[in-house]
Amino acid sequence: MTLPKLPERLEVGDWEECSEEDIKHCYDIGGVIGDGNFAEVRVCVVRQTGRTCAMKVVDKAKLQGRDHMIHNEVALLASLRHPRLVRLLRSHHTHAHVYMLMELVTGGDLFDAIARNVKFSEVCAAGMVRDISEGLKFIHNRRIAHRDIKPENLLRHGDSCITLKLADFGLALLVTEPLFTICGTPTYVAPEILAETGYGVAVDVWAMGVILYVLLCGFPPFRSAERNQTELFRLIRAGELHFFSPYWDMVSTAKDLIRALLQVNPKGRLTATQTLQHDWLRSFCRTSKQKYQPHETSPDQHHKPAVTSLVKQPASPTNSHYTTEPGPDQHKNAQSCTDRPRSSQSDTDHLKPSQSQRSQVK
Ligand SMILES: Nc1ncnc2c1ncn2[C@@H]1O[C@H](COP(=O)(O)OP(=O)(O)OP(=O)(O)O)[C@@H](O)[C@H]1O
Repeated sequence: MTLPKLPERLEVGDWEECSEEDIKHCYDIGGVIGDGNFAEVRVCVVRQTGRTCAMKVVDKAKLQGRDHMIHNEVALLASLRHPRLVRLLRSHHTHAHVYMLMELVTGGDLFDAIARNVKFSEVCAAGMVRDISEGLKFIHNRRIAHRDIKPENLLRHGDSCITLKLADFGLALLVTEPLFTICGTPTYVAPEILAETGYGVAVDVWAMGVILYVLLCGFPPFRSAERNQTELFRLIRAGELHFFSPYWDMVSTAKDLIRALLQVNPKGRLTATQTLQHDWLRSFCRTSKQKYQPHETSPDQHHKPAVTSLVKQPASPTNSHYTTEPGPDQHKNAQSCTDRPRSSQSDTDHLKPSQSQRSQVK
């Protein structure tokens, strides 16, 4: 098999099926470096060039009629190229698998960095929020909502300094009109998604606000002590923020930015572009003009119990959100797909992690 270059825009019809033998012939696929609900990501060497990459191997059997979601991810990622987004290099499919050859991002994901019981210095958090904002600015300018911004989907690139890249565009969508599909991950879901009043790209900014809060104190801003999802969603919709002592005592104007990102009314929320201009971000990113170190501080007495409240959650609803998405035909060209008003299923069901999902407390 000769290795095709990925076209600028990939239509479903462009996808020639190849054999597993062809894949083996072109790629030396090695060990697993990450996994999700439908895919394993493996290290991979392109035999022709010797380049080491990441290969996302999607098991079609697990998709169970949701193939259009993977077509959507491939089509969207193929059309996007930016240093803050994980780059898709090629894609193939066989009768059993979809293969997505991507640049290898070597630092693991942000969830694992947070779960190593660390909090982050303001300078480091500012650098990460700048990276996320740059990625979001790029996709939001193209009216694309990622819809599943969370630490698990932010890959860490580089050695001494943290650079983040947005990954997993499985739920990403072009926003041409207000969206109504309830999807995302409970801790990071924006209130307007739960309110079912229609939402847009601002949901990603809300999720970034949640992440910034977590980075600086180790636990999420909205959480239910009983792990009760109804209670969690009530808190998110109320949007009442607390900066508990002693966790927040030493934190500077980052709190202003968090408040501006976690505005319940999306119209009053900062955009990704405005976030990049915020004083806190600018001052800390200036301080870090020289390469900044991760500055992960050791766990301490205050942070240990807090960090354990961050749980890896599936982009949910793994079974139900896809059922409310447009059908395969509407996804032929991801650039034109839109949400439709969702069915009458309850919102909490939509966001409930399925039993089969990993849901580990780190
Ligand atoms: N390009 C990459 N380089 C290195 N690691 C990666 C890369 N892409 C993904 N990973 C790792 O693999 C994991 C799973 O990837 P991804 O989130 O794309 O899979 P998924 O099955 O679509 O996930 P989900 O269940 O959230 O939909 C990531 O959390 C990350 O740790």
